[in-house]
Amino acid sequence: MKIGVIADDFTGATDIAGFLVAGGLATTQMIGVPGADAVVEAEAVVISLKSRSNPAGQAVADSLAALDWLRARGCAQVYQKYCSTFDSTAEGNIGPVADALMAALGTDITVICPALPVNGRSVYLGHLFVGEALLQDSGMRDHPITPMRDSSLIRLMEAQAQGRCGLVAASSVDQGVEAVRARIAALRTEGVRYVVLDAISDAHLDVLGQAVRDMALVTGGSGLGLGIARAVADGAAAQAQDAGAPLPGPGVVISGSCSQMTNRQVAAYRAVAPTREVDVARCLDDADAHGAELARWVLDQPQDGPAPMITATATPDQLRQIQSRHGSAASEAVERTFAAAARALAQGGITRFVVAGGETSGSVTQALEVTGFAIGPQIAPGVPWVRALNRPLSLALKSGNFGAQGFFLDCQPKGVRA
Ligand SMILES: Nc1ncnc2c1ncn2[C@@H]1O[C@H](COP(=O)(O)OP(=O)(O)OP(=O)(O)O)[C@@H](O)[C@H]1O
Ligand SMILES: O=C(O)[C@@H](O)C(=O)CO
Repeated sequence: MKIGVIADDFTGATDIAGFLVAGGLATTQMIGVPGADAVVEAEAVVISLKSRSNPAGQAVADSLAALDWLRARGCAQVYQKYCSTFDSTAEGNIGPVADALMAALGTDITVICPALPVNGRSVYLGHLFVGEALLQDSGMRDHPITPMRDSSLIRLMEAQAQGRCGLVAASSVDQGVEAVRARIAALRTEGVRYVVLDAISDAHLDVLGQAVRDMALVTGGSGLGLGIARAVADGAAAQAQDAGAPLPGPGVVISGSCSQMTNRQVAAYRAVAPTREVDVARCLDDADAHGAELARWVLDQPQDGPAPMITATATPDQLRQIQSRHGSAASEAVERTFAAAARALAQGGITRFVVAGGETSGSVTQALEVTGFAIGPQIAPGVPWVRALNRPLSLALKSGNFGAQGFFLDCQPKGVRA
């Protein structure tokens, strides 16, 4: 195995898996840490954890279990995948997980690279930008769990990890692979443990991928994964994409993300597809029963047009009201409702699940008892079709902020889109 990825959420895992395939590596995504006897034939394996919001101790334990599984299969390089918006404050677990992986791998240096330029995430002079705004001035400033109030990756790492953090600036990346390697080596002799890599373009990712291809541990978003895949691939990807191509059959759209982009996507799709709102009070009252009702409604809709949508997506104002009334219990109840609906929908013959939101995707995937995924073609950057390894189901797991306004329609079979 060339690369073993430890991803801290499910949509993040499909995101990097899609880019590894796009970069030329035959890739399989596993849900949770597979059993000791699991046999997985792939050049890259992505292990999907649900550890992003967990306390550091739990995230470290889960990540080390994933590392053991990967190392037992001769994994050449370990990749710690986190969000392209870093999603980790001083109390976060990215630093502690990186430290634990470094100790276990016996390495004293790693790199930090959340950049994903195709989706507007770039790193310049060690600061993370979302579109044209610094991270600290973007919507991430008000994230409910990880409010990102600092854009300096160097400060963020030094606040939560065990050592000093340095920088390979864009000017060095522009000079090419050897300049980047020389800069990393120089920082290492100064005792720096974490090296932030500037990247504002795909060309930068290619240079960086070449430069870090031999490091024992790298950390980042999915962009660096593309760079490394291009550097180490020998051309088996077409096969991998076929294995994950979407199945035919009836579909559903399940939206549990409340991001700005998902709000726009839901509004656009509502205009063309049968849509049913999730009733949060019913979720809190009896999630299983409400899930079953929603599934019945979906199965009763005509299947010759755009797939029906069930949605809990709310605007920030609506969400604030719901949360002040019910607290975090509401979000958990919505997730349980979607899980119950997904189980009933699969039983009722739905084969294509389009799901918006990382936590929501985690609940749905776990409810469907999927063990892992073959990776298919990308619908939008960072969102590939994936096909369950153990049952005939296709899924598209969309990170909250990914995809264009017409994303849900883009997921429909060709005849329906036209
Ligand atoms: N109307 C609602 N009321 C309360 N909670 C909701 C509502 N709609 C969605 N939720 C909850 O909000 C959370 C959304 O998180 P999720 O990770 O699915 O989306 P996201 O944060 O936009 O995605 P990503 O992590 O990929 O950026 C889920 O726990 C979901 O159950
Ligand atoms: O890196 C990203 O932005 C995504 O893969 C993700 O992790 C969102 O949950």
